[in-house]
This record gives sequence, structure tokens and C-alpha cells, in this order.
Amino acid sequence: MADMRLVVTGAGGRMGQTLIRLIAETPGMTLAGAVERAGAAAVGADAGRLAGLDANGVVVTDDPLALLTTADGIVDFTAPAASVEFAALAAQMRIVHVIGTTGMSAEDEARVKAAARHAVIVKSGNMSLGVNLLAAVVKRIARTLDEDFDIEILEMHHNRKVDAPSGTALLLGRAAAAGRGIDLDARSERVRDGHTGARGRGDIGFATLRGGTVVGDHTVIFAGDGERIEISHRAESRALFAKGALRAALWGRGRKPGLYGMADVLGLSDL
Ligand SMILES: NC(=O)C1=CN([C@@H]2O[C@H](COP(=O)(O)OP(=O)(O)OC[C@H]3O[C@@H](n4cnc5c(N)ncnc54)[C@H](OP(=O)(O)O)[C@@H]3O)[C@@H](O)[C@H]2O)C=CC1
Ligand SMILES: O=C(O)C1=N[C@H](C(=O)O)C[C@H](O)C1
Repeated sequence: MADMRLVVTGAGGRMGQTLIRLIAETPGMTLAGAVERAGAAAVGADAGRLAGLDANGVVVTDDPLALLTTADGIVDFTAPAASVEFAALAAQMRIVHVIGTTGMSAEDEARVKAAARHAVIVKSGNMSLGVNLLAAVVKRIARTLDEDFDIEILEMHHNRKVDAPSGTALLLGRAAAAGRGIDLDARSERVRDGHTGARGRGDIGFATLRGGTVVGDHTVIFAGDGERIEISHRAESRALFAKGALRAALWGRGRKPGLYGMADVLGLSDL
């Protein structure tokens, strides 16, 4: 089979550059294009050079349309408004769209879901194998423990991160809520400040830390009467997210249109 032709969006960003480097060393795929926001400094640059490699002849553009006519997939770690537009383009072109972008509103999510009627969309708040395994374990523990155990999710990220709680924290919260058979949106405590009153029994709490260059740390705490279970994942490199995203792109090739998650890609959906 011919190489999968991938377009990286947000090419000048932290994940965009990591993806460009990883595509260059991964068999079965080719960098078909690199896209940045109109007006971004990276537009016009060589994508290889931008990512710290030798020049590869792929010039960063702010016009994805022409590129996508010859591409098999988009790998997209940008911003919510941008990802919603790329999803519509992926639907138009009937191609694969891997979305790592976090911080989407319910309206954004609905637009992505609509695009997935025509595109193969794989979307996850965290593309790493470790976090998706952790989510499966969290679901299992939450199913066993009753509301005597308070569930709290703690995350820490670098000081450039713009959304909170992280997409991963929400993914883990959804896994815990699914295990318990409750609706996360109705039962989460996402911010605490001032005289909050006692913790709501059965609620799922979130706490957010930001600082330095932390790639991504997550801990799920089950706090009971006199005992506590804590399970953590620490990402030491963005390469693990990029690796998962490229695995998702290859998995999506030739698949039926729909909205998928990393649990589907990794075969963890039954856990
Ligand atoms: N699911 C996962 O596993 C992971 C998800 N993420 C998520 O991915 C996203 C990006 O993270 P990160 O790389 O650290 O962020 P960066 O800010 O480093 O990169 C985002 C890039 O996207 C660009 N961009 C914004 N709008 C557009 C557009 N319309 N077209 C093309 N490019 C655009 C930005 O340009 P400019 O700066 O000029 O606006 C920037 O270069 C975040 O939402 C983050 O939470 C990150 C890591 C892992
Ligand atoms: O913005 C980041 O950096 C990350 N974002 C994702 C998230 O919101 O969970 C994944 C990872 O933790 C890094």
C-alpha cells in the first residue's frame, strides 16, 4: 500500500513540530503538507527546518484546502475553533482527521460529531497508550468502589497551557463517571474557591496546577475512610502523544466514517 499522506496542522506549535519529526522517521507515512494560522511566523518556512530537521521541501501554508485534495489524513493539535474547521474540511474530502486539540465547548463537540458522518475522526484528550490504559483501570476501580470513596483528579501542565481542566483530566473523569454510572457534567466540581461548603457526596473533583515545562502529570485519587488509592501517569515527552496520533491515523485509513476514540484504536473499548 502507498504511504499515508498526512497534513500536520499547527505545524509551528509544540505538538506540530514533534509530529513532523516523528512522521519523518515512521515507515508507511509521508508528510504531505504543513498548515499554520494565517499571519503566523511559520507560514512560508520549510517544515523540516521548522522542526529542527534538514529541509524537506514542504512549505508551511495557511491555505489547507489545496493540500487536502491529495491527502489521506490530517493530524491536528491546534485550537478548538481551528479543529472544528478542519473537521468540516475532512468531511468534505472524506479523509481521516486525528484531533488532539483539547478545551472544546459542547457546541464544538457537536460540530465535530456532525463532521464524523463523512470523515473518519479519531479524537482524544490524550493519545498515549499509558493514559488510555489508566482510564480503563479508573473505570474498573470506580465500578467497584461506592460513594464512600471520593474521587479527585489532579493534573499539572506547563505554564503555556491555555485550557483547564486538561483534556486528559476530563477523559479520566468521564471514565470514573462511566464506572460509577453517573453523568460527569452533572456531578463534577471543577473549581473551588472561598466558602464552598462540604464536598458533594459522589461528586468528582478536579484540581489544576500550572508551571514550568511539565509535559503532563495526572493522578486519580480514590479517598475513602482511612485509606486512599492514588494512580498516576507522568508524560516525560510529547513524542508519546505524537506516536499515538500517528497510530490513530494509520488505524483510521479505509475505516467507515464515524467518531472514534483512542480506546477504539488501542482495542480497549471493552474494558
Ligand atoms: N490529545 C493529546 O494527546 C494532546 C493534546 N494536546 C492539545 O493540543 C493542542 C495544541 O497543543 P500545543 O502543541 O502544546 O500548543 P501550541 O500552542 O504549541 O500549538 C498550537 C499551534 O496551532 C496553531 N494554530 C492555531 N490556530 C490555527 C489554525 N487555524 N490553523 C493552523 N494552525 C493553527 C497555533 O498557532 P498560533 O500560536 O500562532 O496561534 C500553534 O502554532 C492543545 O489543545 C493541547 O491541549 C497537546 C498534547 C497532547
Ligand atoms: O496542552 C498540553 O500540553 C497537553 N494537553 C493534553 C490535555 O489537555 O490533557 C494532553 C497532555 O496532557 C498535554
